Parts: sequence; structure tokens; C-alpha cells
Amino acid sequence: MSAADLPAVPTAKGPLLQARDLHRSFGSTPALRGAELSVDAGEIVAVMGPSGSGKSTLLHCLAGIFPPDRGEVWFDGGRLDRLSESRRTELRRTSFGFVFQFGQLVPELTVADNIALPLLFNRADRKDAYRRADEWLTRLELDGLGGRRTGELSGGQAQRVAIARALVIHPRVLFADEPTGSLDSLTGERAMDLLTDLARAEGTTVVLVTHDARVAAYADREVMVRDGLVTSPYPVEGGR
Ligand SMILES: Nc1ncnc2c1ncn2[C@@H]1O[C@H](COP(=O)(O)OP(=O)(O)OP(=O)(O)O)[C@@H](O)[C@H]1O
Repeated sequence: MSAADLPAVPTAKGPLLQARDLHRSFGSTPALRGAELSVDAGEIVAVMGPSGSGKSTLLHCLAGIFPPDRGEVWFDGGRLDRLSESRRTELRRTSFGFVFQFGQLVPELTVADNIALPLLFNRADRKDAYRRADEWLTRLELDGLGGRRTGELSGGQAQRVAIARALVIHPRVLFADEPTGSLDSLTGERAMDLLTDLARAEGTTVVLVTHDARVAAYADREVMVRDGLVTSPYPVEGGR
């Protein structure tokens, strides 16, 4: 099994992305203890839960950033967790987009360079990469900022550049970990509006980790992680 063996088109049936009985520890600290999650193509799923419950670890396993100690990760009908590190890197570069809370842009480069970078890594033609970067600048309401260094941007502008950079390759899945965590609520709402509108327009599947119920409300579905387990689609009063 390799990234090249994974089908290029969405499977007609079944989830696009699935975690089965995932276990992962850091030293003696268990972060995941049998987590299960299924995400359909085109779905926007919010992963919620208390601090330290295992949300980011789940996202990292699903995205192939590191493999689980035990359990299976399925992507588009293939075992992602069985791929070599270099194949997982290739899959992330070509099929996944990432938006994190901090530090994802290259400060020495311009806004346009940052957005074009994933395309250039995927060996796109340079002129075409910058033309597409320009289109995404417009879609993220960043017109005229292409020549700026990212350090000169506001937090909200920088986060929109990060969203453009994640979406420019037309990823199958966008992984977002506390994407509005460093923004004030109004700026965060605008970023989430744009992220979810564009993901829906592109048919991109989104896995969104957040503490914030207002951010989770942008998703089609919410799941709750507690003590390394996905406990329920919704917290049930007095139950489970
Ligand atoms: N790289 C690491 N090294 C050591 N322990 C880690 C590491 N990453 C996560 N952990 C531990 O694993 C557990 C789950 O962490 P994780 O970051 O997945 O939780 P989280 O729900 O995303 O938390 P938060 O909402 O605070 O970001 C925690 O006890 C955490 O301290």
C-alpha cells in the first residue's frame, strides 16, 4: 500500500476518513484510548472536548502526522497508518491542507509566496502557482496584500492567508486545529465564515478541532472527545 495506490477519486460508499480503535501514548501519558471517528466526504466535523482530552492527537493521527501505537486510520479506502513516513508526507502535501492556531506562515516570504509555496512543492508551474495564489487572495478578501511580508499582517489577515495556503492545492481534507484560537471573536467569525463557505464550495472535507462552541457551530456535526475516547456525537444530559 502506498499513497500512489490510494484511489484518486472519492469512494462512492463509506466514509472518506476513519479512525478505528486508535491508541496513542506519550511516555506513560495515554492521549488516545480507543478513539473511533468516521467522516464522510464533504462533511465538516467539529471535534470538541476539554483540554488534554486527545483532540489534537486524534487530528495528528488522522492526518498521518504520526501513526497511532495501535488501531487503524483509513483514508479513501486505504490504510493511511500503514504508509511509510515518506508516503504519508507525500499524501499530506498533495491531499491534505492544514490550518493551525499559530506559526504556520513563513515570515521571510511574502503573502503571495506563502500561498504559492504548496503548489511549488507539488511542482506546479511558477507562473500558474502565482496566478492561483492571486485568485485565493481575492477569495479570502486579501486583495492588494500579496507583496506584504506576513509579519506585517494583522492576526485575522494572517489566518486568512493560512486558510488560502491550505486550500490552494484543493485538498481532499482540511485539518484545522483551533484555527481561531489567537483571534478576537469578530475576526474569528469572519475567518470561520470564509473557511466553511470555501470548503463547502470546493466540496472539501473538514476536521476542525476547537474548544469553542461558537466555532463548532459552523460544522455539520460535532463529536466530543473525553479521556482519549470519542464519547458521543453530542453530550447527553445525565446520560452515557
Ligand atoms: N508531544 C507530546 N509529548 C508529551 N505528551 C503529549 C504530547 N502531545 C500530547 N501529549 C499529552 O497527551 C494528552 C492529549 O493531548 P492533546 O494535545 O491531544 O489534547 P487536546 O485535547 O488537543 O488538548 P488542548 O485542547 O489543550 O490542545 C495530554 O495529556 C497531553 O499532555
